[in-house]
Amino acid sequence: MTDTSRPDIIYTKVDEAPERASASLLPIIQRFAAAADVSIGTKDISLAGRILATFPDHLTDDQRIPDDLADLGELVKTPDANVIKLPNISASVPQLLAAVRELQSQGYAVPDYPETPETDAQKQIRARFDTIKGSAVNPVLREGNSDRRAAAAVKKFAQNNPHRMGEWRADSKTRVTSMSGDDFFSNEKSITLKDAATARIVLKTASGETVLKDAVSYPAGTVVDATFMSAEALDDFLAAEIDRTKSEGVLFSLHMKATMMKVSDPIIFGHAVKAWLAPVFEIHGDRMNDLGVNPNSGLGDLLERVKDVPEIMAAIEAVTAERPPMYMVNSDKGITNLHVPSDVIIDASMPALIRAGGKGWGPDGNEADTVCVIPDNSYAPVYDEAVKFFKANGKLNPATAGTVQNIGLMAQKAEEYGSHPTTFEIPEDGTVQMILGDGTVLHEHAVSKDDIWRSASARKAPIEDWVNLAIERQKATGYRSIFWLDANRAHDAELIALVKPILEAKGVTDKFEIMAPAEATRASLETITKGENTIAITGNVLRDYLTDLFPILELATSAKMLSIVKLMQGGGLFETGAGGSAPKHVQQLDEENHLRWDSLGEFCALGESFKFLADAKGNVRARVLGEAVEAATQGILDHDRSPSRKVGQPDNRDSHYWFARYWAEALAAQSDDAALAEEFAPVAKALAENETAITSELAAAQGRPADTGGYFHPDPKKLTAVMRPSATLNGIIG
Ligand SMILES: NC(=O)C1=CN([C@@H]2O[C@H](COP(=O)(O)OP(=O)(O)OC[C@H]3O[C@@H](n4cnc5c(N)ncnc54)[C@H](OP(=O)(O)O)[C@@H]3O)[C@@H](O)[C@H]2O)C=CC1
Ligand SMILES: O=C(O)CCC(=O)C(=O)O
Ligand SMILES: [Mg+2]
Repeated sequence: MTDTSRPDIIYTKVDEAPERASASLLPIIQRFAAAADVSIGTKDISLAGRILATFPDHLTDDQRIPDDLADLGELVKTPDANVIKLPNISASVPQLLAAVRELQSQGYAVPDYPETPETDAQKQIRARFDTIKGSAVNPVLREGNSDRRAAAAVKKFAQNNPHRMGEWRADSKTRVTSMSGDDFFSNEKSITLKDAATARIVLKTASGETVLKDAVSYPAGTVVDATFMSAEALDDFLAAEIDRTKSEGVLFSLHMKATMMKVSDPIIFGHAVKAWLAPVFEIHGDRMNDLGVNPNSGLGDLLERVKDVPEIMAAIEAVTAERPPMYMVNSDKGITNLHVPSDVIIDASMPALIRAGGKGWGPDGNEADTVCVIPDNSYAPVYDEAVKFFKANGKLNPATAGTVQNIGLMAQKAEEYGSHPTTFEIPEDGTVQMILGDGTVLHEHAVSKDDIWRSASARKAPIEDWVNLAIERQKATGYRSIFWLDANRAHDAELIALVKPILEAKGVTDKFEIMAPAEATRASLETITKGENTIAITGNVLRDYLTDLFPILELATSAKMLSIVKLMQGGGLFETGAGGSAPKHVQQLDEENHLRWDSLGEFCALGESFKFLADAKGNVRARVLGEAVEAATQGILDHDRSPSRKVGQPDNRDSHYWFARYWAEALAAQSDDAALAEEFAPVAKALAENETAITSELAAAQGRPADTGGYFHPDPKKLTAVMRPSATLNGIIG
């Protein structure tokens, strides 16, 4: 250990399925690492933890917890960072409300979330909650660009054990649809600042000038964009698509990223809720407003608020009967696409639909072709092109398909994913201007009431780092390497102007192609269909979208991805997989004590984290641990020890037993560190000898409800009891 006060590696405490899995896996990791004098600490970035850390003034002394996210945010800006980051909840308002309710029920007097803050005190509480809402964690930790790919062993396993994919038919009625203009894509303006600057954003209207945001500062070389989506054009588009879907006799679906795009996308989602129930809002709008209905929170919240008003309920029923069938989140429970803004998240939802052969689940519990509404044109062409490709060529064959790796521009809140503080729902017709300190008007748009205006930016140092990372990966692999940039889009044109000179200076221009997203999607699908590989070098949004899309097609899930963030200040952030926290898995655990979460992403990240510790800090024993982790991960794949989906079959806990066993066997077998070999030989032996006892104890736990004492804030003792039910295994691990 180099720094006695800080653990060598930080393992994050998160939410939902990965947090349940950690209750079983982390004790194993800590025990094994301790034998090599490597310390593994934890930091709480869970939704519940962040709420508690944000409201210490409402808690008793013993309930208070430190602001771990703030600490980690500082740590990732130092060369000492070595963080294993599991997926956490990016909370929509309904999730935030539910977490607050649960904490209150557990005796934590955290305040209610003020939905319509009026007093100063309420506004202050709301502002504190707003720092917790949406993707409030990842952007703080991601001080580097993203390198996501399937490890060679994982890809090989997927080719040898191809997962099932739905058939794509040429006559499928599934299609992707976007606005015909007046969206973020078409209204975008972009400029690269020569010098460092500050800007203010103002709205000028007939009644005067309002400062929307003051003193935004940019270092020299920042690419600054501004754009807006017309509310009127959006409403016309949504109304037309609802009608068109009805006439086509398919499911209606909307795919947004309301979590990460926490300001703009809930508003767009709210427009869809209003469009769906337009006649109800026309007649009962005022009454619904009085009842606290906020369409941005979804149909679920709306129904809860109007359920005791028979005339509104009747009007909703009448309108629903006229609507096309909706794509469902859970048809058994009547949960629709529009119930909660965070239930259908585009990066996961579109790939799942494409993998299923263009099918979504309808209200009748059957699969059907689906219209996929993605209002903005910036990235929708990726899915549109993929749908067209599979209609023409049939489904992808995972047994022979090559792979698409990703190098994503992500550092320092790059592009749209950092745009929340500079996104506004326009209160009044007028002109939005971005004005620099010296008075220059950088960008200007004429806007109407309710339009969604936003500015995004990307800094020079992250852009250069991203291009260099791409050059490094291209050199290491020799794969076809494509920058997914559209010369006809304002922001991308600025990026292209920055990318090209770097490639030229390094003499590698001929190694890279530059294509717009639709064209790049086609080229990538053609490449992997031939069994060849490619690197997609993309901006931040496509980093997110593609690292679910291609893994889900190639490997069935993005949970198995290697997800490395080489921090710009020299540290390492190792994300586990590329997916989320799988709320459905928790439901299954609660109901039948079976956890189907696959920790392969954690295994891959752990191996990388140890290797980083070895390389960066010269910790020789960490290398031994890391190499043994890789052998254990290989063992999991070779012997097919990943969790199954069904109760009564081996689950997440069984896979951890096997991981521990293979890890111990690899440590016992290596000859680089005799002491470690000696220490782990008996552990490996005990784990092997007790296989029947351990797997029987694990199997016996399944098949009845499990009580972890909370959804967002489980009771640690109960969680441990559920996730570590094998006394024999616990005895060996210690
Ligand atoms: N890095 C991060 O911190 C991220 C966080 N999120 C957050 O996660 C939550 C859920 O997001 P959502 O978009 O629904 O996506 P998820 O990736 O959580 O879920 C989609 C589906 O993918 C499958 N899946 C995902 N991970 C695993 C795994 N490790 N093992 C097995 N199967 C897996 C599951 O399929 P099946 O049900 O068929 O088993 C799951 O239902 C949200 O709160 C979101 O904000 C989302 C993305 C990234
Ligand atoms: O931070 C989030 O909300 C989601 C992040 C995500 O989906 C990703 O990075 O792949
Ligand atoms: Mg994602």
